[in-house]
Parts: sequence; C-alpha cells; structure tokens
Amino acid sequence: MNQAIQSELIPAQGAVYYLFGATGDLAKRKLFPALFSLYKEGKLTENFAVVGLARRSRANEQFRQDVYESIVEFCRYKVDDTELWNRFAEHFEYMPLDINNVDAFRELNKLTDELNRKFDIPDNRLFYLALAPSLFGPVSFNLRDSGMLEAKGWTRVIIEKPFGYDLPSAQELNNELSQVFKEEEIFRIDHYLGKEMVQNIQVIRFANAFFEPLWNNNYIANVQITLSETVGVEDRGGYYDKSGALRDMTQNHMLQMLTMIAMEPPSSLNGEHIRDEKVKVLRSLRPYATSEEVRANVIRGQYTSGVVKGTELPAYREEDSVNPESTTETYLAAKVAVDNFRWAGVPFYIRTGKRLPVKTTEVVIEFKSMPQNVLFAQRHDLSPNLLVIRVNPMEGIYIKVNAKTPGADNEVQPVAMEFCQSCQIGLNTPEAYERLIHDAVRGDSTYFTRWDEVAQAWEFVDRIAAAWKESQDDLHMYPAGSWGPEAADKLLAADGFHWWPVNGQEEDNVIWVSNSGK
Ligand SMILES: NC(=O)C1=CN([C@@H]2O[C@H](COP(=O)(O)OP(=O)(O)OC[C@H]3O[C@@H](n4cnc5c(N)ncnc54)[C@H](OP(=O)(O)O)[C@@H]3O)[C@@H](O)[C@H]2O)C=CC1
Ligand SMILES: O=C1O[C@H](COP(=O)(O)O)[C@@H](O)[C@H](O)[C@H]1O
Repeated sequence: MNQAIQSELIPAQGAVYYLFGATGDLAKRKLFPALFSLYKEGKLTENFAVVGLARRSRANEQFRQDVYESIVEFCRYKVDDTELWNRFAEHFEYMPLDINNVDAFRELNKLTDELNRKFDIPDNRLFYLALAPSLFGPVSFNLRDSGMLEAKGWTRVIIEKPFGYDLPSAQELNNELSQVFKEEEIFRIDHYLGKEMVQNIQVIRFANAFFEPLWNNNYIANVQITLSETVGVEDRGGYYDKSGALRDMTQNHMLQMLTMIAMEPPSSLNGEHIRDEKVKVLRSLRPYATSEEVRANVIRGQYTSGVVKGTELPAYREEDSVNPESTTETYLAAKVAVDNFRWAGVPFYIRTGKRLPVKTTEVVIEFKSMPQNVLFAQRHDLSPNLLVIRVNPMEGIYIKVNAKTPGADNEVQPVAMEFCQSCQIGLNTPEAYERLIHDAVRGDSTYFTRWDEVAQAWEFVDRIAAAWKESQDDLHMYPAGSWGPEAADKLLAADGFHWWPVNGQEEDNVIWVSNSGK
C-alpha cells in the first residue's frame, strides 16, 4: 500500500507535543487553535500532552487561560462544550525554559516522564519550534545533550519558516539540525502545502482525463500564480524588512505552488516520490544568467501610502520597525521558465504583494487559443479557455469555455463553470496547520519540504537577491490598495498576455454557472 494512503489509515499516536515559543504570536493565532480542532474532531487520542515552553513565567492555569482565549479568538470551532474544554485543557502544561540553558531541558525530561505516566503516552516526542530561526540550532543541541531525544518511541521536529536567509545560511542551519536529527525526523513547514486546494491540485491534474493530457506546452499558453494580500506588514516589520516578498513568500510558498502545478506524475503517492518530482521542477527552473535578465524578468515594488475604502493607510516606510529609507520589496512579479520537456516555452508568471486590493491565492492555467481559421474564431474575438484554481479565501475551481449565446445568431460568449467548494461546505475546511500537525504525528512528510527542495529554491532566489543588491533603481513604488507596479503588467503584455482578473474582479461579459449563488 502506498505511504500516503497508508498514513491516512494510521491514527495519530499518543505523543507529547513540546511547543517552543508558546507565548508567541504563531502559537496564539495558529497552533493552539489547530490542536483544539484536531481534538474536537477526535484526531488526537486522549494519550497526549502539550508542554508550552518559553522564557517568561506562567502558572499552568494562566497558560490554559491564554490557550482558551486564543481558541475563542482564532479557532474555527467554538468552545461551547465546557466538559470537552476541561478535558482538553487538562493536557496542557507550561514550563518556563530558556533555550540556552541545558539544565532546563533536563527538567523537561523529568516532566516528560510524569506526563507519559499520567496520560499513558508511549513516549513519542514531537518538538515544534515556533521560534526565531537563530534558536533552531541551540534548541536542537540542548535537546540532544539533555537526553531528551532518547525516547522509547519516535522523536520528530517541526521547523517553522524562514529556513535560512539564503543558501549558505540555510545550509548552515541544516548542518546543525542534521547533527541531531535524521532527515526523516525533520518536518519543515510550508503552510501553503497544508492548504486544501493546494493539495487538491494533484487530484485535479491526475484524476481528470480532460486535464492531464493537455497539461503541457502543446496546449497551455501560460500559467499565472497570484498570492495577493490586503494587509501590510502588521507587527512583523522588523522581520519583514530583512526578508521582503522574495524571501517571505517567493522562495517558499510561490515556488512550492509552482512545483505542484509543474511536477511530473509521481511513480506512487509515496511522500518521497512526490518530493522527488517536485525537486526536479526546482532543478529545471531556468536561472537568470545576468543582473539584466533579473531586471527584465523580475519586478519589485514597495507600497506607498494610499486610501482604501476611505481609510488612509501608511506607506511601508512608515510602518513600525521598518527602516524609513528601506528598499525592501513588498511586491514581486516574475516570469519564470521551467526548462524541461513538458514546459519548454510556457511562461509561469508569479506575483505576490502586500497592500493589494484583494486577499486571494489563485492559479490560472491559460490554454492556447483555437486556430484562427475556424469560422467562429474568424468572426469573434474568442477568449482562451482557462482553468482557475482558487486556493484562498474562496476554495474551488472554475473552467472558462466559449459557448453560443442562447437565441442569438452565432454570438459567442465566455461561460465560467464553477465549483465553489467553500460555498458548498462552508469556510470550515481544516486549517493548514491542523493538517500539517496531524501529518507530522502520523509520520507523513509528503506536505513538508525536503532539504534538497529548500536548497534548490534558495539557489534560484539568491541570484535575484544578488542582482537586486547591486542597485535599487528598479524598485517601483505603488500606492497601497493598487495592483502594484505597471511594470508587472508590461511583463505579460510583452508576451501578448495579461493578468486574468482574480476573485472579486470578475469580468462583466462572462456567464457564470456556479453553486456560489453568483
Ligand atoms: N507569526 C506568524 O504569523 C508566523 C510566524 N512564523 C515563524 O514562526 C516563528 C515564531 O514566530 P512568532 O510566534 O511570530 O514569534 P514571536 O516573537 O511572537 O514569539 C517568539 C517566541 O519565542 C520565545 N523565545 C524567544 N527567545 C527565547 C529563548 N531564549 N528561550 C525560550 N523561548 C524563547 C518567546 O517567548 P519568551 O519571550 O517568553 O521567551 C516567544 O514565545 C518564527 O520563526 C516566524 O518566522 C512563520 C509564519 C507565520
Ligand atoms: O508565511 C507567510 O504567509 C502569510 C500569508 O499566509 P496566508 O495563509 O494568510 O495566505 C504572509 O502574510 C506572511 O507575510 C508570510 O510570512
């Protein structure tokens, strides 16, 4: 049986979850809510414990109250069952610990023995590092030196992004981790891989006879991937100013989505086989050979102040903890070539940005136009066929076809046939973090990034960063609330294409056949 199917059948085993960074933002917004959802859905057996770890002091009761408040605010499930909540909360403990103090880890080992006995846990240990990357190495060494990794069951570590700042720093980090953990014990998070519709890409591609045969350069004109955000940098200005859209979104989420679109069918659904195919795509990305090539193919921008729905929004340079003269990009659009047999000649256009008009993640597959000698095509400006995969916040797909306008004489009209998944079952699909934590506990690393993928992605991105370092002349400014620099439109126009409208911007002339009530 293949590993993915097999792991679906493996229930999550009992384990202690060590949450390093338990007083931080990620734990509050994503991790506690994810654990509660898993518990509510019966995906956590009763034999588990969660140990919150950070430097500041917290009594257990206070910690459980923090967890409760985070769930009330951020979880997709309501805490409306007091008995269930009390049972869940009983599994939570807090221990103050400074990562640099190995003695504290020895105390943690003692606490683990108590928790294993109390909840009948088979001594499996999952370490979640919701910490600044500079602490990933020290925490790993102290886990090893304190005996925390000498468990009777399995030990696994989930690492948050960013995994390094460039290839050398990622390599250094990986060397540190691999002195302590085996590759199969390291689960590198890219939360986009935990999204329902990103995982659905494989099903849409490989389970539909009318897509897979067309999935190549004979039929596809271009691919567009948009990850747009309406928010600015919120309270993460300090981190973002050193990172920018290239490192924050492109090296990881955008390139990972591109691999899901472009990969060859894997030889099985085994996680390693899938990751083998993804890394081949990353190896096939055509590197930009010169700084001029970078400038010609990669557009960067930064938002200035703007007014959105009557609210004045500050410029990026006015945000908290951002250098007032910062040249960090908050927008990136690029034309990427995948140099392999399947994709030769098909441009992949990717774009991401903060303070854009709409929050959406979408993939558009634009098919080649019909030959112009067909009667209809001669008389009408036919729109190309599209397959659009909506990842977030709306989840679903639609295909755009051409059909005769009913009753009219040879009039042709674009028709969009939509399956809106989130309209069908509500916006209650599992959060990415729920799936990924659940997968890690079951030992399924399919939707985590393997080291060779991370390294390959950095290699591609580092060339762009190096070219950008030479001069900042090509940094385009765009007002908050706009669609980013015009140069990004010109990138496509030069090839005879344009960005297709995304969710919320639908064109007027299209007839929608949809379950969304459109
Ligand atoms: N927040 C988000 O939305 C996202 C975050 N991430 C990544 O997740 C990680 C955590 O981010 P986030 O939660 O926002 O960060 P925060 O700054 O909010 O939290 C950092 C945590 O680390 C703890 N900490 C810091 N130093 C030590 C130390 N020496 N010993 C023990 N604990 C320490 C802090 O607690 P204390 O001060 O009490 O010690 C706090 O709990 C980062 O790698 C980030 O890039 C990734 C994607 C999104
Ligand atoms: O990893 C990150 O992702 C978020 C966007 O995630 P989404 O699931 O809301 O689309 C982004 O805001 C953040 O800057 C980045 O670090």
